[in-house]
Amino acid sequence: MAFCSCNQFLSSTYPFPIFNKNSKSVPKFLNSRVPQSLQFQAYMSMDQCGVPLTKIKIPHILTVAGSDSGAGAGIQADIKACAARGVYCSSVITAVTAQNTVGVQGVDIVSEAFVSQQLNSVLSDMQVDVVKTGMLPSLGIVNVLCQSLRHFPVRALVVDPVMVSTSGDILAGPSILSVFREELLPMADIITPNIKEASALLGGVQLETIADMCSAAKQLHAMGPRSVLVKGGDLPDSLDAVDIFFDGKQYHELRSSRVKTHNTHGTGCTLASAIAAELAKGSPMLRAIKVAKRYVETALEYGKDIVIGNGPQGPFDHLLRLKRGLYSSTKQMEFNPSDLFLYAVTDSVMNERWGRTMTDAVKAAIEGGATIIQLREKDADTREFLETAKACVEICHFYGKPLLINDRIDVALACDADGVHVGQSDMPAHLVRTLLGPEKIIGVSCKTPEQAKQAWIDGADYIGCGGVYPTNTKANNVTVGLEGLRTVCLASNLPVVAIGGINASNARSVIELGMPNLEGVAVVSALFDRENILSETRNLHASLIQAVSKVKS
Ligand SMILES: Cc1ncc(COP(=O)(O)OP(=O)(O)O)c(N)n1
Ligand SMILES: Cc1ncsc1CCOP(=O)(O)O
Ligand SMILES: [Mg+2]
Repeated sequence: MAFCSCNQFLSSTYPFPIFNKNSKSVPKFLNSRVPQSLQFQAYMSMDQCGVPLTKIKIPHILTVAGSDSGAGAGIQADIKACAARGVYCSSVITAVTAQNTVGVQGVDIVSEAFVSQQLNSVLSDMQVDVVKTGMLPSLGIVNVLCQSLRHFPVRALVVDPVMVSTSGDILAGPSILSVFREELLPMADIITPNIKEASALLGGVQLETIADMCSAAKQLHAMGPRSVLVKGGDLPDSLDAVDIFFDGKQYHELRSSRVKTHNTHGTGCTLASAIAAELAKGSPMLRAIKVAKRYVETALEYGKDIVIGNGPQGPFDHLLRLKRGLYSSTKQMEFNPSDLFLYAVTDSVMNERWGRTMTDAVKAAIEGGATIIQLREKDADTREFLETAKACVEICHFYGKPLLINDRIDVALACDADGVHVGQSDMPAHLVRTLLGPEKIIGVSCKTPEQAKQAWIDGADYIGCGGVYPTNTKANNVTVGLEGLRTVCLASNLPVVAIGGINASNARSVIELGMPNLEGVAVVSALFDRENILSETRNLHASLIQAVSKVKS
């Protein structure tokens, strides 16, 4: 390979196997925290550096636009939108703006020669599917863009005819109108003007009604683009946001409710990029627009309450992160293996038997010394489970303890729990990791050394091993005994918590196994199928402390 030496790869934590193409031996994996399926693919095809040869083409958008230093619009919005929509985005910068939420304080136009060079760099090397244009501040820049597009044809061209910023500042003057009409628009698969831009392109006609927008769409279509989306966001007196899409044959009125927010800076760039993203994935135009509009609405909704800057129009939340974090007042809790020390796994049937609510039970367990809580609901309605989970997250975070959800990734995501616990017949841990992201805590039940190794490869944080003793809480559960627990601990690179039939009397024997990675015990009935959770938890905590000090001495 031109860009690396084999040694560089072998000495790094590169996850694929050392592979000698002349050797028939099974490769040794450098980093086994990689799903086996991926390791297998890599083994099947790689060069002598161990670099996989399997090629995966991801949809690629090139945005040709201006930089917004405030990052709400322009190139920055385009890249965020593409990232959110799962496509690659390269960028050719046409102008650098000094801009914030108040307005545009300065514009430095990039020379057409350098725009041309950037276009050449990207288009001559990378397989661009769709080009999306934004701020094209000079006639020369539009010309070099059209030349490049003729030289390097792409599957689709999305033209967002940016002329005026949301703050009312001019980003492309009237001098470019003629070249826009004559050169660029005829090459476009879609143009996405707002009312002001449509009006400017049509020589200043007034657009005040939906009928005006339809007429504008038709006239703009006559200038050569395959289709036109006239965005009616600025239409006065409209409760809904109404856009008109015209494909040369049919008009489509696309209506969505207005999100009540001032954080709308960059919506135009974002919509055009999202349309480009869907086109690059292979969607037909109308479908691409509908999906893109829905994405923008969701992003606006997620970002409607954020405060960035002091100006009248703030940016929004392209990556749809804000709402997800709303339920937790603190940042993601870091996993500490010592959290497994006294692991309380809830049971609502037991709680009902003793006439108490789940929140009271969780509170009592924590006050008695539980170091982590797992909500385990096998029969609850999803809605009910979610409401309980949200309330328990609040309680656990108030006490600084992590809360995990048993089995249900959807519930964990919806209540922003600290993580999940899954077993061998639940969703595979590597998929759980993909869904939950790198920060959440993932535990996996393991009865064998092989399962323990796989849990580590899959990116779990700890394993639960059991049943150590027979239990009535989980039907048909195989008992592995203390010996089975020892074997799993020896094989595990991850911290281990023992589970199954454990109580204040037998917990000592578990701890006295003296396995260095055995961090604690997980219990259900010994805490929750008792009259007084607080005192039972205190009791168990005291037994554990005693056992640990004995092991240490
Ligand atoms: C800490 C801990 N260890 C093991 C389990 C069991 O999980 P699983 O095997 O998925 O069985 P169910 O709990 O889903 O019945 C656990 N829940 N917690
Ligand atoms: C969920 C689970 N997984 C293995 S054993 C078990 C049940 C543990 O419950 P208890 O502590 O009441 O024996
Ligand atoms: Mg399970």
